[in-house]
Amino acid sequence: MVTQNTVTIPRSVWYGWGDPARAKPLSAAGLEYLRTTLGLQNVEAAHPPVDFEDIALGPSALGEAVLAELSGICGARHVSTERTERILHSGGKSTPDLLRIRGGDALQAPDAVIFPGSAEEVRRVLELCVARRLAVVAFGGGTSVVGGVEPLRGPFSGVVTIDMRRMDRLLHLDALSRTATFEAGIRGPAIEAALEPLGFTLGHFPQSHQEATLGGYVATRSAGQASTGYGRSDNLVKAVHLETPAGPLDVGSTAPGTAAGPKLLDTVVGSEGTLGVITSATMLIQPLPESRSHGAWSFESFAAGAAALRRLRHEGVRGDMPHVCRLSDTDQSAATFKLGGPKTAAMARYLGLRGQRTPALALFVWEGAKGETAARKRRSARILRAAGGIYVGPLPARAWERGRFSGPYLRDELLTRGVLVETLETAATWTRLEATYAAVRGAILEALAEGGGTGYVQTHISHVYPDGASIYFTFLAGLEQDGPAQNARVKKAASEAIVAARATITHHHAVGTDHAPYMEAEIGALGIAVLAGIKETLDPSGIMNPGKLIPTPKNASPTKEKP
Ligand SMILES: Cc1cc2nc3c(=O)[nH]c(=O)nc-3n(C[C@H](O)[C@H](O)[C@H](O)COP(=O)(O)OP(=O)(O)OC[C@H]3O[C@@H](n4cnc5c(N)ncnc54)[C@H](O)[C@@H]3O)c2cc1C
Repeated sequence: MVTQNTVTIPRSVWYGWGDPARAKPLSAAGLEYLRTTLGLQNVEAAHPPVDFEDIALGPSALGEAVLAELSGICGARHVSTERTERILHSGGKSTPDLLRIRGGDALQAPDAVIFPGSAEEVRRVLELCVARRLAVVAFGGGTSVVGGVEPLRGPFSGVVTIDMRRMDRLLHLDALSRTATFEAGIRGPAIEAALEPLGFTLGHFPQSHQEATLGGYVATRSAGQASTGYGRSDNLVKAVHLETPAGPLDVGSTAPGTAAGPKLLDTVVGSEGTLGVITSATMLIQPLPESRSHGAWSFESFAAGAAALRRLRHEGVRGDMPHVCRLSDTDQSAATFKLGGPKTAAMARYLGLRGQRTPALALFVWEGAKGETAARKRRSARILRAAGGIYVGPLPARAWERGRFSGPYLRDELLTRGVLVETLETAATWTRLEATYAAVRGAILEALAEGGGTGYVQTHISHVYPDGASIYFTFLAGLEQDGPAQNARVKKAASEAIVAARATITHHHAVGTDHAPYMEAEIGALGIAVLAGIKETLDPSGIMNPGKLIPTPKNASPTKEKP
């Protein structure tokens, strides 16, 4: 059973997120909050993106001959050197990416964008790129926030981007075993649209859900907003088909468990396009939830809230864990109470009367069978109450759920108003959680202050594990003259603090170019050598996504002639 995708969602605008018509403008209260918290008096000032026509783009380095060969493989319609496509594939969606493109720089755009329609076409494109010594970037939704789709040439004189959008079908569904195999270019909403009529969900909802693809999820080990319940993408994936320069590779097993040697699948999951192109993946799926229960509890501090999440994980029945489990620090909670309208303002007053003047708010959503989620919530409530939580009702969790995919639009407006906003993330054990939070937050604030302005950090926990949790930081400040340098300064300080705290350099955003310098601290020099050895086997000429994740092999030599 092969199901064609019928969901068409317009791609994001070149200068930001999604369809700007769907963006909700910042409220008057939001603007006032920026003025008072950041001391920015000129948030009305406009810093719009340049006109599309003014974006700088060099000529394609590809000659007629190689373009004809690519067209021979995928069809001329599916090989583009056209300006719009090259600009749209010139980077991902990190704040530095947006600052660059909004400033009119697409000079690093790929020389061509290829849209293959099958694994066979991907294989032949890779063979050609090896022969012509062209770098290759696999491109899913292009939502990388770590430089993962930067079309870097490395030592090669040309780079092509392989956009997977045409490969978006559900290939097979095994309802009894609860697995589904999809082509890798299928996007989040199309995955759900294919599964829903059959009574299933993938349960994977990163904030980038509307844009990101299954291949991107698997290649980056993404985590969704409900991953505490459903599991991260690397927990959900069972098998992958990968086209590599050395040939096709099937990894993983559809057997429920195996002891057949080391888990090769894990060398491909998280490989970020550096080994080959994932063309399909088999995933675990879950029955569609019949009911949802929402609840929010408030704690006297972030540390108290974190301890409550730990107790919920350790003392509660495993199946009672909420699917969504988020704890905001007191700064983020203050913003929620301030900007949430009269009901949340009343809630803050009530908590003040109960002795919580700077509360930390935790939101939970339980999903499951009819009648069952309310009981799970009740049992969890006992633990949260015993841990000092005050129940504030379901509304904050429902409000979060309604707006959970709209955050990225806000970043575009803030950049236009001259406000730098960026996110970074890590994860730490329960033992090190508080120290990591304090060290990274402090490093961000210090680096922001170096510019002379006021900086602001909000933090939340969004994924809870038996041994620890993720920590997600959002920082804001007035944009300095050199915004990319300002952002790089803060990111470097935060990354160094994460390494010093012995937390992970990335919990779910992946490595890309941005975190590659910290990989040796994460896995050691021998660990890097192991990854480089795998790459050497699958991509001996080093054409796959140079500059990302692991060092490019030394024998990758530049070609002299025009490709
Ligand atoms: C607004 C916003 C919100 C986000 N929220 C989350 C979140 O909640 N959770 C989370 O985990 N991440 C999040 N991200 C990061 C990003 O969405 C994820 O990393 C996502 O998994 C990337 O999917 P993609 O299809 O867009 O991949 P791309 O950005 O196209 O590619 C990412 C990396 O994967 C490689 N790749 C892509 N497709 C393939 C393939 N078929 N074969 C081999 N390699 C491939 C690329 O070469 C690149 O290295 C967010 C990003 C944005 C902009």
